[in-house]
Amino acid sequence: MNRAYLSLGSNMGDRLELLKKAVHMLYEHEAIQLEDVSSVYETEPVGLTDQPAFLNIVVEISTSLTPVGLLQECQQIEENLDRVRVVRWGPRTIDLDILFYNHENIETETLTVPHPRMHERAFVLVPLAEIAPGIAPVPVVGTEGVQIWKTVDSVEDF
Ligand SMILES: Nc1nc2nc(S)n(CCO)c2c(=O)[nH]1
Repeated sequence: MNRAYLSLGSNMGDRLELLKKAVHMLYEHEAIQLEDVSSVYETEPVGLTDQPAFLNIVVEISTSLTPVGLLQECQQIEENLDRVRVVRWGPRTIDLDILFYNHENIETETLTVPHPRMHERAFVLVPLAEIAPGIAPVPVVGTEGVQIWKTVDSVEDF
């Protein structure tokens, strides 16, 4: 089995419900086991700042999918939840990014793992540190824009 960490975000529509639906789609997939889910964080938008606040989580999964197969499943979930790309870096119903896949370094035309911008993103590093302490450095500063919105004590609790 392969171990992977995904970052999920939403800043359009019923953000929490969309995150729950995306997590449920991961849970339902025959080749994916949900191992852990972080708390839900409300986070200031990074990149294009003139847009609504996001809700972000990080999930830990085990999977028999290949990295590209996992990417395709993430893209399918985005499509199922009506992800539309109106403005690059702009508002979206749901966004799933692969952060880590085992300890592998992957570079293809469509996929770079570990995620190349993860280390600049407190909205990823803070929830990631909650479920996988030490896997990546947590910023000492710049986390003021990442606030607990809903604590999650277990996968079933989500
Ligand atoms: N806080 C926050 N800012 C973001 N900017 C982009 S693009 N995204 C989408 C993820 O790449 C986010 C996000 O999920 N959260």
